[in-house]
Amino acid sequence: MRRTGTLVSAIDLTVRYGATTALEAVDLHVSAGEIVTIVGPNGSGKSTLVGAILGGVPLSGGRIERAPGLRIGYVPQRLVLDPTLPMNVERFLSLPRRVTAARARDALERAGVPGIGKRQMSALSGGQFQRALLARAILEEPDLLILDEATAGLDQPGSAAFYRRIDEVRSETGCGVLMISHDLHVVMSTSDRVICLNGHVCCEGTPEVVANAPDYRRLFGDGTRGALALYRHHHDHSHTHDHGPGHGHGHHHGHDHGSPAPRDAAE
Ligand SMILES: Nc1ncnc2c1ncn2[C@@H]1O[C@H](COP(=O)(O)OP(=O)(O)OP(=O)(O)O)[C@@H](O)[C@H]1O
Repeated sequence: MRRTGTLVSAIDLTVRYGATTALEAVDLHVSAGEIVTIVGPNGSGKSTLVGAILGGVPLSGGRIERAPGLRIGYVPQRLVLDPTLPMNVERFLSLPRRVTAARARDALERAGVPGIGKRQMSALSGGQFQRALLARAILEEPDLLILDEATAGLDQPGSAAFYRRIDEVRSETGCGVLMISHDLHVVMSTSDRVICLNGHVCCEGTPEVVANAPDYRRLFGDGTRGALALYRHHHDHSHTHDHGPGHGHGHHHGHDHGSPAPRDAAE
């Protein structure tokens, strides 16, 4: 059954590493069916916040509340595998827990890379590798998908295609998504809510609200406002359904948002 409501909350969260305060009094919540993106300059505490939500970073103050029995799927920024170790994609998906070939196939299909199950992990392109990580994260039917810079190293069409797939997974499963991204143009077109972090929450809201917030513009300049205007223009003309969270049981967002012609990064 689909979950509804709040999946995870960070409440008045403070994290210190010795004399360094990485996060100060941060509040954040993610609900089922919404895509929330954390942006912020280097060293602004993004990874620390995600680490705290995953339970791997000790808190100096505040707390994390997770919905009971919450299942989290995590897609790391990168994963280094020994290239001399023979391992095909199906086997990779069976680590640490064995899954049937049928489930592996299904997850690869949902990650947008059907048919790569027998390929060696070391022979995948950057885009295919990240899709394999995504397939592994969605195998367990997560309520919450967390992605830490999952498109680092992909080109712009490649990351746009990756984020479209995330949007589709969200629509198909109703999961919530929390991600960190540096790819501001893509973030602005695929997120329901953006949180701009700089040790504390500078501003948050819909992409429009954040792109126009003085704090955000001080950190990132005006560049993404133009991209956002272009995106909204294309968006208005391309389809008519609501773009809010929780919609679209199985609907397909055909976003094209003014970015280069979409292509499947996996091919
Ligand atoms: N394990 C650690 N020990 C000490 N200081 C740390 C540790 N991890 C992070 N920090 C410090 O905490 C602050 C926040 O780091 P964090 O990695 O969370 O930022 P970030 O926004 O993810 O950065 P980036 O965009 O560069 O990945 C930085 O000043 C960093 O040096």
